[in-house]
This record gives sequence, structure tokens and C-alpha cells, in this order.
Amino acid sequence: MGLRSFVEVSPDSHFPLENLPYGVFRPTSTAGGDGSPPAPRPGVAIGDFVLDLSVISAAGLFDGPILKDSPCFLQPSLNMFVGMGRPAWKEVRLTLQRLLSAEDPTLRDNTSLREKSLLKMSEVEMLLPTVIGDYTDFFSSMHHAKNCGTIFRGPENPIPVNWFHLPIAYHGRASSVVISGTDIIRPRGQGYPTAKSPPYFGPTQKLDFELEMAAIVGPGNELGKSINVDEAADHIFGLVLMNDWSARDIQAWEYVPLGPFLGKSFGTTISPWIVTLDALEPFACDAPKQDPQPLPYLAESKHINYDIPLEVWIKPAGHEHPVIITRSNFNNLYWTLTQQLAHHTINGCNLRPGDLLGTGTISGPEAESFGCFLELTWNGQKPLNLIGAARKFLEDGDEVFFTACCKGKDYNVGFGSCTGKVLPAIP
Ligand SMILES: O=C(O)/C=C/C(=O)CC(=O)CC(=O)O
Ligand SMILES: [Ca+2]
Ligand SMILES: [Mg+2]
Repeated sequence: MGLRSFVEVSPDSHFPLENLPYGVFRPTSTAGGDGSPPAPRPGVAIGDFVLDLSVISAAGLFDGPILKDSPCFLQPSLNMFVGMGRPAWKEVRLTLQRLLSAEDPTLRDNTSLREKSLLKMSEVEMLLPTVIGDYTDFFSSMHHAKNCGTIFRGPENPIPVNWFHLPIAYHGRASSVVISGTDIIRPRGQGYPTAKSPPYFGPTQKLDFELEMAAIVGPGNELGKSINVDEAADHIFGLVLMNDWSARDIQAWEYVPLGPFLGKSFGTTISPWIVTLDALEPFACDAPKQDPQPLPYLAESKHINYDIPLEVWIKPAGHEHPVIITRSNFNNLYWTLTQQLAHHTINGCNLRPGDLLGTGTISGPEAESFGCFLELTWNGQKPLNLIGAARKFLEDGDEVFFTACCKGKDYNVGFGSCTGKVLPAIP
């Protein structure tokens, strides 16, 4: 039997008391005094409701030693709270699990506070949870690295030799990270030239999704200092789903020798609810054994992943229901979140609260678990059948849905969804 809340939580909900993911929202039902939209504020998800943490904070209910008098929930983003570190996160989790439990009368029996603080999810708009100063994207699934290498560089040596020694990454573009539900405009750009013609210019003909998750950085490090791999988990607040939309024709032509640029910087979608590592703890599992042994700064005493089943669904224009196109799992990552974070800071580069670290596309070993169209259709050579139509890449009007849900014995720890619809290119 899972934990019980006085708020009704259906058995298939992603958001029971065991989860309590954090987001930033604004109520859609009420406007401010001058008619302007209400200010963004932090909240946690419980069943089909959002608990407004600014109201709980103003009511003085965060009375633990760290949170007492802290303005961290009177902010328009979660940056201040995630920067406070694990002792603060633990204190808030305990306070909220008590306040929302079926047994505690404080909120349960206070009608006016309950009405002020608990809002229906259907009556709020979700916003980006943190101000993202920097966004980095790793490349940590071996299956994805092997498939991309074979497709882009040939089957002889698909995985570059450095890949087994360090978690490869590129610096992404933070300005175009958007919240789930935001439309994505098909980008224009230069594509690969064919033997006799110059580079193609126009709307990408190979628009793709990439099934990823991303870590939200906690306290981070000062410039010039690095984070020890065995302490790295204390710098990861939690995880979201992430779609690293990619234009494969633009990417293939531009990426030599500096890596992805305009083929990926036109939009990256994240899900609104940050599921904490504390909530994911029951789903920890061994990460793949690494051969060769990583260098000492990457050798960790606790080498773990999480068992997070992932799904991608697509709803083409004119269709009522989405269809599933791939199933993978977070536990396919070869380099762990903590190794990624330690590697990122080993040269003294500073990470700041709220930064976003993408895992890289999470492909599994089987064709049904590949994490993007590039792999699923082998760069368009083997089209997929999508509701009777042959598909190589994304088309205008397609809606892409990612979802993830960890199954506990009597409860779920879910991520909700990460969605986006493809709009036609600007003429
Ligand atoms: O192998 C390549 O040249 C390119 C690979 C990617 O597009 C991957 C990327 O963005 C990182 C990832 O998602 O794993
Ligand atoms: Ca990516
Ligand atoms: Mg992107």
C-alpha cells in the first residue's frame, strides 16, 4: 500500500505522495489586480492538482530549520531553491509529505488555505521551471553512438575511440529551450550538397526528435573548482524529459569539425515537472559495467542508473489518437549522470543552479527501442509505417509526445509528458 494523501490520487496517476515533482506555474483562472496575468510561482504536483508553494510558504508552514524565513518559494523560478542543496530539498520533501498526508489536519482541515493553495492542473499554465543559464547535451547511449556513427561515418569504426574514455558532449543553446506544449517551427538551413549540385537551402527535409532526459543542476561549483564524482549526486536536483529536436540534413553538413550548431539550436523541449533524485531512489539500478575502466576522476563508488521506462508517441495531423513508435529505458545510458557532471567540471568550468544537462538520445539495443527517426528509419532508407503512411522523418502537423513512468509496487513515479507540434517553415 502506497502513502495516502487527503487529495484524491488515482492509482494510475504519475504524481502520488511518493513523487512530489517541482514545477513553475501560473493560474489561468485569475488575473492580477490590474488585469495582468498572475505571477509565476513554484508548485508541486499531487494527483490532478498543483500545490502552490508560495501560498504554503506565506502561511508559514515551512517551519524547518533551513526553510524557515527563506524566500525561496516567493520567486518566479526554482533557481534559488535548487541552489540550496540536498538538506533543504530533504526538509521540504518531509514537510510536504506530512502536510499532504491523509493523517495531518493542518491543510486537510483548513478550507480557506486549501482552496487558496490547491489548484486543478487544468486551471494552470506550466512554465519553464528554472532560468536555464547554460544547456549542455551529452552523447551517452552506446547504441545511439554506434547507430549514428554507422549512418554518418560508416560501419568501419562507428564509435570514436574517445567515446569509451569520456562522456562526449556539445554546448547547446539555452535561449531556445521551451516548455512542453510549445509549437516548433520547421527550421530552414543548408543541407548536404549532392555530387553535382551546391548545398540545398530551404526547410529541413529531415526533421527529427531525440528521446532524452535532462538533469537540472543544484548548487553547482565555483569557476576553477571541480565536483568530485562521488559528490556529484548532491548537485543534481532532479530529471525532466527532453526532446532535442534535430534537423539531420543541416546537422550532417555543418557538424564537421566543431559539432552540432543550427541543426539543433532551433528548439529543445522539456517537460514541466522536475522529478527529484530522492523520488527516483527506489528505482536505482546498476549502470552498465565499463570497459576500459574510466580514469580515476570518473571512477565512482556508486555506479547507478535508474529504471525509467520511456515512450514516444506521434499524432499525425488529422488523426485523433497518437500511436507509439518507440520504447526505451533510461538504464540504457553507459555514462551516468554523476560521471557526466564530474567530467563537465573537471577543467574548472562552473555549473550554476538551474543549468540543464541533457543525457543524449537514449536508444536501447533493439530496433524497437531506438530513440530517433534517424535510427528507426536508418536515415530514411527504411521508412516506418505510421497509420498506413510510410514515414522517414517528421511532417508538418505531427505532434510528438514523450512520456515516462517508473512503476513501484503500489504507486508510480511519473514524469507526465513532454510534447510539441511541428509547424510549417516560415516561407
Ligand atoms: O554521431 C553524431 O554525429 C551525432 C549524434 C547526435 O545527433 C547526437 C546528439 O545530439 C547527442 C545525443 O543526443 O546523443
Ligand atoms: Ca541530443
Ligand atoms: Mg535541440
